Amino acid sequence: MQIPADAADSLDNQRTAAISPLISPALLRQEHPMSVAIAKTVAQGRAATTDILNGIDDRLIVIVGPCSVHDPDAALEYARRLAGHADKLRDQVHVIMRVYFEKPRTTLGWKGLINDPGLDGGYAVNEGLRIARRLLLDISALGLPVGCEFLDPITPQFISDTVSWGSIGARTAASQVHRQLCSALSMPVGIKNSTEGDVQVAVDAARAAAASHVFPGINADGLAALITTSGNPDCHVILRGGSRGPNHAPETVTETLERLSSAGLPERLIVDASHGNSGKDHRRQALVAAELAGRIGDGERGIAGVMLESFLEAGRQDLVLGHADQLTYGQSITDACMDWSTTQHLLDTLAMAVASRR
Ligand SMILES: O=C[C@H](O)[C@H](O)COP(=O)(O)O
Ligand SMILES: C=C(OP(=O)(O)O)C(=O)O
Repeated sequence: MQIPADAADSLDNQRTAAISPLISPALLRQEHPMSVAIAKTVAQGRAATTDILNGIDDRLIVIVGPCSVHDPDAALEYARRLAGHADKLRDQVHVIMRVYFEKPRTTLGWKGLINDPGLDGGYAVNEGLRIARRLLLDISALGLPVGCEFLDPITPQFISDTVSWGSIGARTAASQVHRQLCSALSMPVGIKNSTEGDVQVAVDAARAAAASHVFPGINADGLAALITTSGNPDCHVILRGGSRGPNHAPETVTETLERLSSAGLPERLIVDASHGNSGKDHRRQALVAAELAGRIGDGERGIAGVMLESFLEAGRQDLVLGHADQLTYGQSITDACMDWSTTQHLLDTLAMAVASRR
C-alpha cells in the first residue's frame, strides 16, 4: 500500500464538517454576572436541599417545571407563577424549578435550547449558552432556586454557579465521565436509575461521585485543564421507573434505601413521578404524585423529594424544525407535562402531606 506524503494531515477530521469558536465560560459569566441577591438564592437553595436530604430539615424537595425550556418567555412566565405559589408553601415544601436546557435523546431529536436555540437546526450554541445563563439568572432573581440536567461535561462551566440542584439522566448514569463531573459539582446532584429500570447503576454512580477524581476538562478561560475534585457527598438516587414499568412502589423505595445503606451511602432518595413512573402520560403523573403524597402523609420518610414535569399548558406537541412560530405557547415540545392548575393543586397536596407527616 502506498502512503501519500500528506498522510499525516489526512488522518484527522475525516468526518468533521466544521470547527468553530466557542465563547469562554469567563466571558459568558462577565456578560451575565452573578449578583449578591442571586448568589444568596442559589446558596440557600443548595443548603436547604442538602439539609432535607440529610434529614436535618423535615420539608419535602419538589423539583417542578417543564421537561425542557424552548421558549424563555414562557419559562419565565411559568417561573413567576411558581415563585408566588412556592412562597406560600415554603414551610412545608422546598420548591426548585426544573430549568432543563440539555436533552438526552433515545435516538435523534431536538437536543435542547443550548444546542439549538433557534429551534431550526441552526445550532447557534454560543447564543444558546447566553440565553440559558440569562434565563437562569432571571428565574433565580425571583428567589426561586433552579435545577438543571448536566449532559455535556463542559456546560457546567458556563452555568453551574446559578444552579441549586443538578441531575444526571437515565441515559448517562453509568457513564464514568458524568460520575467524575458529579464529583466536581458544587450542588447536590440526583442520579436516575437506567431506562431499563436498573437502580444499582444509580447507587454505584452516587458512590463513585462521592470519591475524588482527576480528569480532563476546561478551565474558566475555556482552555484544556486537568481537574482534581474532592468528591460530592450530596449525590442521591432518583427512581424514575423504566421500560419494565414504574418503580415508585413502597417495596422499591425500601429496597433502594437498603441498597444505599449496603453501599455505605445515606438512605435518602427522590421519586420522579414522570418518565417510566407515568409511562410519559401527564395524566398518570398526577396520579403518581397524589399517591406519593398519600404515602408521605402516612409517615413515609425515605422519600426526600418528588420530581414533576409541568408547564403552562397540558400535554406536548411536535416541533417541526424551522417552524417554532407554529407552536402552542406554554406547551412542552419534549415530554408531556401537567398544566399549571393541576400542578398548583398537587403542590398544595404535597404540602398538606408534609404537614400531616409532622
Ligand atoms: O425527558 C426527556 C425525554 O424523556 C428524554 O430526553 C428522551 O426523549 P426521547 O426518547 O423522546 O428521545
Ligand atoms: C431526560 C430526563 O429524564 P430521564 O433521564 O429519566 O429519561 C429528564 O428528566 O428530563
